Amino acid sequence: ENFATAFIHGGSTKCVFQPDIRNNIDCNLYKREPRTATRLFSTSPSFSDRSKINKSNSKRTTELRAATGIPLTSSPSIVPSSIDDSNDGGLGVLFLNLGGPTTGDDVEEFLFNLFADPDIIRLPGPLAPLQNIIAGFIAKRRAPKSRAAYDSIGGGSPILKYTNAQAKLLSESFKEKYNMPIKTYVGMRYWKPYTEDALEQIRRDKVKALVILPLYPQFSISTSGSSLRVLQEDFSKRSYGDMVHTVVPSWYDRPGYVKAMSNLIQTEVDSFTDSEKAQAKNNAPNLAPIHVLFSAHGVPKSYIEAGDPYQKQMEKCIDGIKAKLYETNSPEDLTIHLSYQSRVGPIEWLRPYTDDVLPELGESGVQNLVVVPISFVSEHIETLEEIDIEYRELAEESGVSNWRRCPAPNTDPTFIADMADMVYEALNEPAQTVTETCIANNIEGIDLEALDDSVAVSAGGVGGVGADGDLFKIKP
Ligand SMILES: C=CC1=C(C)c2cc3[nH]c(cc4nc(cc5[nH]c(cc1n2)c(C)c5CCC(=O)O)C(CCC(=O)O)=C4C)c(C)c3C=C
Ligand SMILES: [Fe+2]
Repeated sequence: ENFATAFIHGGSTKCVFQPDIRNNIDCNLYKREPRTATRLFSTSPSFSDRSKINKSNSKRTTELRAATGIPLTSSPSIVPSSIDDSNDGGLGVLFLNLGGPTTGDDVEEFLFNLFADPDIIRLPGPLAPLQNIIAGFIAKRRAPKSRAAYDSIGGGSPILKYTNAQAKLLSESFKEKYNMPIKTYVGMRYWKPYTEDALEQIRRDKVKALVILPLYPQFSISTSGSSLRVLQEDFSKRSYGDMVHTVVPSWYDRPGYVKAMSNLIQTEVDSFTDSEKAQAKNNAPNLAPIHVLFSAHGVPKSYIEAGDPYQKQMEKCIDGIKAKLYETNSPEDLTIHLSYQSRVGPIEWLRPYTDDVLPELGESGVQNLVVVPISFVSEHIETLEEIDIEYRELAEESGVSNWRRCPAPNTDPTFIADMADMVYEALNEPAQTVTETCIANNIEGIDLEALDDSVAVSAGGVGGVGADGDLFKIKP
């Protein structure tokens, strides 16, 4: 009988495998060649190269505009003439997203792809070659719990459906606003259509100018950073002819996005009846009658300590939406909170945790609550299952009687129109390459040793999920 126990916790790492355990892990189980665990931004220019980057920016912007036919003046009313309607070799937009399993049968392979990503679990140097084996263990162990969650929302993730709809609407909106055809590509990090497949299509289409748009408003190493690393690797290996590209690294503070979010929230706020508000005031006279809880996706705290800009961007994003909401609501009527959800394992993630805050709110007398998913722009497992089912139950058990959940931006017209503007503006601003984006997001300052340690902790955490605390056991 084979038995393996791996302890990966804190800075110290012990990994014990029975000699023949590897024979039981079929790494070919997953059709896709697992990616090698290379470091993110390993080829980034050093900090001292920044001035060179700045000097080269304006030249590339000119190239980018020339490739698309966009005039050098940035007036949206000027219609370029050099773009033909078939868009052959013209302008492309690449959406980067996470992806999700299409059916329950895909869940384990999807989880393997996720845990094989060194930006999700980064093992310390000597263990790095075992990344795929460890990812296989963890995926197998987590799959039943994860699959049950996907089953409860219909068996698969709706991410692709929403992303495709957003892509279609973006090209329509872009054409309408700027009278330019634009071809959209969807590249998922952990499921089909993979980023590599989208890049292949971009090469085949001989796209001349590419705007790269991660569908995460706030930048994190674990999301946009991870997808950009795939691009960095691909761009360093394959030729794209004379294609020029620019990245929109984060867009959490764009007025259009902030407006779209505040509109969606306001609709939920307006749905509380006068009697619901009066009852809440009666129940807790010192509290506002309506509370809004932004539930952002969490990341391990150690990512932030290693330089991930995610938390700062999240706080600024919430400040922006809050300011917009307080243009029409008084603080006496509406209180706003922020917490972090979806942590995996026993390590410290960003606090406060949503599953701590919800009972606190309920127990303090809050009755009317709007929960707002932020960090992501379409419905997915964590809105439809974690928030709508698990968190709702938790809130209602502790006294929140009138629960509302704000929808993700999905295909909201204000949001889509803003994305079209974002693409247009990206073509008129200094171009930022994939590598430059990584530098601009403070990645060059990251203490990789600290990151190694921290992610070793998160590896232990992931393994411990639904299992034995901070250790995981794999029994064949
Ligand atoms: C273990 C580490 C993880 C980090 C760090 C992390 C960051 C992170 N994730 C999202 C958005 C999504 N994640 C989704 C699924 C998902 N994420 C993790 C782990 C980490 N995420 C796991 C194990 C899973 C699989 C589901 C599960 O078993 O719980 C999804 C859902 C995709 C879908 O199919 O619908 C999204 C979206 C963000 C924004 C983020 C950091 C900011
Ligand atoms: Fe996640």
